[in-house]
Amino acid sequence: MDHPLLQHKLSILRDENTGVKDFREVVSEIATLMCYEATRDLPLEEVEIKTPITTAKFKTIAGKKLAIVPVLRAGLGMVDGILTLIPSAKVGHIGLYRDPDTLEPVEYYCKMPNDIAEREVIILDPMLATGGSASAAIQFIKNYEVKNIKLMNIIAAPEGIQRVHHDHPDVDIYCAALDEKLNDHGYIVPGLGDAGDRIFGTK
Ligand SMILES: O=P(O)(O)OC[C@H]1O[C@H](OP(=O)(O)OP(=O)(O)O)[C@H](O)[C@@H]1O
Ligand SMILES: O=c1cc[nH]c(=O)[nH]1
Ligand SMILES: [Mg+2]
Repeated sequence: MDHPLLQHKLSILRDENTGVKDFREVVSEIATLMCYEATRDLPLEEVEIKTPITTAKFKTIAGKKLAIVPVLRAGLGMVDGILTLIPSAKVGHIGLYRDPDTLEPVEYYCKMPNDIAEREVIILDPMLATGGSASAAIQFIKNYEVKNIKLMNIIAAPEGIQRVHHDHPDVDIYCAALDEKLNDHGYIVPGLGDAGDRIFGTK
């Protein structure tokens, strides 16, 4: 996504001098802007509405049910921004951390809404690096028989995009920036560092 507002806010996140308060706020704002784009294909239906002047047909969102699923921890930073636009969305959680040595995702929590199978799901995680966490998160959700899954990342590395496209070609990826590469520790270059640590101030 190349909207100027998104690019501007992304630059604030990348700056190592941006503190935890601003970082958190801007992650949330970016999620709201990305949500606008990622929901562009929501189906509409016509309803009859009486304005003060006359009655006419207008469009409303068809009874499509949505759920968002943040990948803990960093994905939590995007939840409020999405709920600003879709306050009735249900929220599932997947806890994953990336083992610093193997870079493999380790699951530690999973809780989904009961009717998740009937919902379209948007997975939230600011960072798509090797793609191991996203691929695992998508598979967990597919195990609940969810048919329509989207992945929303603020920054993606080419390696992560390739991995998700390979493992889950049916899942569309929405990202605000496609960065250059991963470094030897699996961090996105130029990236923004560790998103979870910057959102929660743990480093
Ligand atoms: O694409 P990958 O190589 O799997 O890396 C991306 C994952 O790494 C980060 O989480 P992290 O493990 O730092 O956990 P945290 O959110 O608790 O900090 C990030 O939020 C993604 O979930
Ligand atoms: O650059 C990266 C890679 C994985 N996780 C992050 O938070 N940042
Ligand atoms: Mg982290």
